[in-house]
Amino acid sequence: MISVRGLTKRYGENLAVDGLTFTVAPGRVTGFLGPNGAGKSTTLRMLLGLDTPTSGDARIGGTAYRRLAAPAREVGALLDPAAVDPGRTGANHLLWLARAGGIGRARVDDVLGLVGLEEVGGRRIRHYSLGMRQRLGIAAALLGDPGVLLLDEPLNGLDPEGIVWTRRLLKGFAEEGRTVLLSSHLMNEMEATADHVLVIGGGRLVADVGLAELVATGAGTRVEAVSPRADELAALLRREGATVDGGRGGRIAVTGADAARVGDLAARHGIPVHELVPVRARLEDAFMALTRGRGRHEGRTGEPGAADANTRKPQGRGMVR
Ligand SMILES: Nc1ncnc2c1ncn2[C@@H]1O[C@H](COP(=O)(O)OP(=O)(O)OP(=O)(O)O)[C@@H](O)[C@H]1O
Repeated sequence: MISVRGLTKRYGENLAVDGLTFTVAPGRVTGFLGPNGAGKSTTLRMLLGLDTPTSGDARIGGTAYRRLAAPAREVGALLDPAAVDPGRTGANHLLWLARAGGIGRARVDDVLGLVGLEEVGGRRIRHYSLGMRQRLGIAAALLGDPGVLLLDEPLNGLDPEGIVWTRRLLKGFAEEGRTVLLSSHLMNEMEATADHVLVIGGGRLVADVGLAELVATGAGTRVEAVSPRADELAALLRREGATVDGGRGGRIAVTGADAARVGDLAARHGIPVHELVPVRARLEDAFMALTRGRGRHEGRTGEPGAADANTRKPQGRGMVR
C-alpha cells in the first residue's frame, strides 16, 4: 500500500506537486497519468526518498522510504533505465545492486531469466538496445522480490512483444497481491494494463478512479458526422451549446450532443447527413478531456484548468477534478 498525504513540492516559484493525497491499493495495477510536467516523476522521487517534500508526506506500507528497514526488499523502482554504467555487464550491474541491498547472488540469475535477458547477462550494457536496458531496469526493480513496484515509463523503447510481456508481468504481480504503480504516456497500453488510474494535472489530483468507470463517465465521448453542409450543421450545433471540431471533407466531431440530437437537428433544418457515428470514449479521450488546460507547457499561472481546480466539486465517485 502506498499513501500520499498533502504532498507538496516547490522548486523556487514552481509548485511542481500541489497538495496531492491518494492511496495506491495492493492487488491491482494503478496507472499514474498526467500531461508533461504534471509532477509524476517528482511524486515518484519523493516516494522513493530521492527528493524531500516541501510539505506533506509519502509512505510505503505506512513508513517513509528513508525509514524502511530493508528498502530493496520492500520497494522495487524503475526511474531512469539510462542511469547505469554502460561499461558493466548486465549481470554485474544487478550483482552490484544485489550486494548493496543485501540480496543473494542467486537472485541475479532469477531476475535475468524473469525478464528474458539470461542469454545476454554477460554482455556490456553499452551493447544493449533500448528495450534490453528497459528490461534490465525492470530486472533491477524485481531483485528484492518486493511487495511494491514503482515504474516510471517502463514501456518506453519496448517493441510490441516487450510491451505484451511487461503487461503480463505487471498484471501477474498485482494478482499476487502486490502494489503496482506505473506511469506511461502510452494510453492504449495503459488502458490494456491498468485497473485503476490516478490522473494529475498541474501538480494536483484530477481523478482517482477505476479505468472502466473513467471511460464510462463519457468524458471525451463524441459523435462524428459527415454532411455536404457540415459548416451549417456545425453552426447550428454550436448555437445549441455543443462543441464542434473539424469540418474538412464535410466531417465534424461533436461533443456535448448525442447522435440523436445531431440527427434531429439536421432533419429539422433539412440538412442531409451521410454518416452519423457515436464514438465511445477511450482512455485517451477521457484523459484529454480531464487534463485540458492543465499541462505545464500551457502555463501554470492563470491557466483555465488551474484557476478552477480548487473550486470544482467532485463529479461522481472517484472524480476529483
Ligand atoms: N529538480 C528540479 N528542479 C526544478 N524544477 C523541477 C525539478 N524537477 C522537476 N521540476 C519541475 O517540476 C514540474 C514537474 O515535473 P515532473 O518531471 O515531475 O513532471 P512529469 O509529470 O514527470 O512530466 P514528464 O511526463 O514530462 O516526465 C515541471 O515544471 C518541472 O520542470
